Amino acid sequence: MKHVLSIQSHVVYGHAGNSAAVFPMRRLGVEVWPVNTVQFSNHTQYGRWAGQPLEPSQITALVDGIAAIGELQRCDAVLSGYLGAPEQAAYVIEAVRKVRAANPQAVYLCDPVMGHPEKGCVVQPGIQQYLVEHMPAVADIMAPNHLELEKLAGREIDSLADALAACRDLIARGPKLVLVKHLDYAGKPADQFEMLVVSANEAWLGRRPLYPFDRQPVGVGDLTSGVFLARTLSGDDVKTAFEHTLAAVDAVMAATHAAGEYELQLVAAQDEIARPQRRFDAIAV
Ligand SMILES: Nc1ncnc2c1ncn2[C@@H]1O[C@H](COP(=O)(O)OP(=O)(O)O)[C@@H](O)[C@H]1O
Ligand SMILES: Cc1ncc(COP(=O)(O)O)c(C=O)c1O
Ligand SMILES: [Mg+2]
Repeated sequence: MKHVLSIQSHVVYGHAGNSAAVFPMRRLGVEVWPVNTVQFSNHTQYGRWAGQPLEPSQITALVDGIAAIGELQRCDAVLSGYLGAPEQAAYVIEAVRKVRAANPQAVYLCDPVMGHPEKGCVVQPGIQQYLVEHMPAVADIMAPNHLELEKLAGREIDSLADALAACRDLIARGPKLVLVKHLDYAGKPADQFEMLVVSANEAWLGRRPLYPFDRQPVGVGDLTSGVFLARTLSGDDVKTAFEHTLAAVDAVMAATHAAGEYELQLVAAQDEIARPQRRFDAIAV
């Protein structure tokens, strides 16, 4: 059994952050230790929410608590996502350091959630800059979306070639693997959703159907990075983990669209998260 320390948001209603990633990872057979960076009533794209961030030093206090009961060396990976305050970021790095000291094999997947003002994804000021400056040196895997990759690269990405170059530049700064959870550029097939995964010596493009939602569901990125990490920990190679992620997330999107719901239908689609029926072949690029 693999164990993941997952440091992300929690929403009481609906699915984003840990509330989008924990159940799918467990459904994929991975034990998850959730640390909730915020507890909000709902995700921020509703435009209003109640709740508050976790006091930043609590992140390492909770990790120390696991170490104190002698269990931290069982941690195989740290996953971080939505942070509630810029001060939390340094404590995430401290948590990663403590986990690596307890288990030198542990991997750190950083989903650099930066917010998207146009979409209403609200992330506190200062978090983006911290992620750009500090996380590439610490993370083993980074999972940006298109916009986050642009911020990490410090330039616009207008083509697949641009995206590949940006991933390779990022790899030169630290991570061994970059999963672009959402790739968007002029010339991309209009009816397809694209993802990309890049290491120093391989790169795979993935395509799955784009569904015509009235309101775009939130939490897709969090689901994507969680599924990819869970499959990687279970022993998949990069291509296999990527193909499973494409198919599992597609199944959730298809179920959500078919139900006419705004919130991701993770419970309804749970069997397909574990064993998707459709297959999507990654394309070598
Ligand atoms: N198959 C799909 N069909 C339609 N929209 C999708 C599909 N998959 C994801 N999306 C939408 O694409 C967007 C991806 O969000 P973005 O912020 O770019 O990346 P991420 O969620 O990876 O952080 C979300 O609005 C999500 O609802
Ligand atoms: C509380 C919270 N967590 C996480 C996210 C990130 O969601 P996504 O996976 O769509 O990037 C959001 C986006 O609005 C959010 O409001
Ligand atoms: Mg995201």
